Amino acid sequence: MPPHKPYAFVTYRSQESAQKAHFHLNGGKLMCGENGVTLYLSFIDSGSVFAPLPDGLLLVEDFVSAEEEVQLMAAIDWSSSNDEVIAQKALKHRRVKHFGFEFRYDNNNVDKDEPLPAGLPDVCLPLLERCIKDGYIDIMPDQLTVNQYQSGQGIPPHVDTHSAFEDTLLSLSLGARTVMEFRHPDGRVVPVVLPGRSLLVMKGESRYLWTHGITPRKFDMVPVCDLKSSTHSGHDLETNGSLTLSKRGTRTSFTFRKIRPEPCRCAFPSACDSQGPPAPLPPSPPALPSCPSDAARLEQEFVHQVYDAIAYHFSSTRHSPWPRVCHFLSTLTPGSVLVDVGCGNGKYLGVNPEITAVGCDRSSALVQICADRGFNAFVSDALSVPLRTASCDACISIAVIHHLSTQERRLAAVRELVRLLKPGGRALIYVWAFEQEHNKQKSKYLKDHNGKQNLIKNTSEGSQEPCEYPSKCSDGACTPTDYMPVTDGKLSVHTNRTAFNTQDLLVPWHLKEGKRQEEKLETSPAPVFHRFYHVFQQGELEQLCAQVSQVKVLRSYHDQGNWCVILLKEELH
Ligand SMILES: O=C(O)CCC(=O)C(=O)O
Ligand SMILES: [Fe+2]
Repeated sequence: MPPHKPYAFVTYRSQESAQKAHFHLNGGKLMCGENGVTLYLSFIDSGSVFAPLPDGLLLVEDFVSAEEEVQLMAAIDWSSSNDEVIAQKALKHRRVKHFGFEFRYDNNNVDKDEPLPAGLPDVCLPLLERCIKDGYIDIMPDQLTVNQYQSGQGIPPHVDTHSAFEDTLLSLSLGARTVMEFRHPDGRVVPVVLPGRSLLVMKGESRYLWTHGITPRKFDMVPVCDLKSSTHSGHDLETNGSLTLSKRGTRTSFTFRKIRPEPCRCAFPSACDSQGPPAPLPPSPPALPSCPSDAARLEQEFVHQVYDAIAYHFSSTRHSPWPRVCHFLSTLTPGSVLVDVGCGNGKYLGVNPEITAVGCDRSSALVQICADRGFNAFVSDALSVPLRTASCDACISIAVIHHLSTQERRLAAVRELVRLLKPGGRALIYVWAFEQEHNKQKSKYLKDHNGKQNLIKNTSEGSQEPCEYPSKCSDGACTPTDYMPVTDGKLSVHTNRTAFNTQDLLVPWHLKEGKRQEEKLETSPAPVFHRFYHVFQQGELEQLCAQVSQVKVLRSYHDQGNWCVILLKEELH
């Protein structure tokens, strides 16, 4: 519910009639006096609003006294360090402070070898001992994240990284009441009212499989009885009276966790960054598609599924925004709306704080990573972005269009970017270049990873140093794969960090499951995934763009192994 907009709750007798109403009315125009307004409907499945708590979740009310609450709040000195300045920049939505170990929002993990000088504040110890005595935990936590939310702020839905923390998470709520939503991968949503001074214990399924998050808003819908006693969800509308709005205030939470020394072996591998999805069999190389449905299938298997499978590792190699992309973003006037189509882990979404940046990506795992980092992102195919025509001042498409497997689909992707632009708006497109040498200069991709020396350096230091040209780098995994020539029209597998000899190919990604390189060498070989690429020849991107009406190429250039264009959408005459 956007602030200051009128809204109403309407109850339908059956789900079918609710769906019908939604179908016919949502987005419809209404006359309101002289003015036309648009009516939007959201569908709330009341069945799930009052569902039982997720398995493994426990809410302990009045866990701390009002005095303890004051002491705990007083123990956090928000002015003492500049770390919240950094965190705030990344998180936007709340203040945060870490004790014991820093939780890093860039890779959603902790550096287990680098404890913070300050351990957990002493004032927490009696409470934690009480948690052990009461059987909520059986081992003392060694990491604390304190979050402070003003009214209107929240935390995106996430699962606390399995490989970082042990099973049980404790979240102590201080100050104002809020509602935390738990979401199951099957779509069930369970809102849980968290009163001040309560302790939420997340174990098992509720910790490993369900996401938890707090929607940023100023009011929550809570059962009336929750305002009086502070009982949690599980009420039934019919038998327990009605819902009411509860105004949010400032809430401070203390989340206690235990660092996990070994990889996670939970029973939920689909949500587990230690276990990941099962490694695919080495592909019997597919052929170039000959019809649209083949193309979609090829991309499904050799692009979408791969990004979902490698999302965590991929994201951990994507730190540094490319300078010329940043420059483009810095030229946008304050208040501009930018959409990053194929935003990956969102590394460009926070570059220019003066603009409104929204990202979308085909990989829900990458979108989740964006959300965890506090960015606006949604799952979408680059060929059909659910945003209004002419709604954006700028679009970027960085290292995306080369993943489309036919000329028609690459053209459709450019058309879609142009459709989103307002007249006068600009789009920046980067695609991987066939020519990795330009003006007699080898691209960094070839240079950085060609030499044996570099291989040795990376390996011996266990370096996870991000490559500056990451679309081609599987993070120092310098073992070349066997080159497979094109046979029977099949796609060849590229040898990493060598020149290309064909335009359509599969590029291997050596998955490292959050492990250090030297550890990895001693264990089984990293699973290899293959991504489809169409690498562009000089002039090809411009030719593609020339087929799109209402747009002109303002600039085109080669940037370290990529062909790049800046497009301008022209006014319609
Ligand atoms: O504010 C809360 O209770 C939850 C915080 C949280 O989920 C986190 O920091 O991972
Ligand atoms: Fe969390």
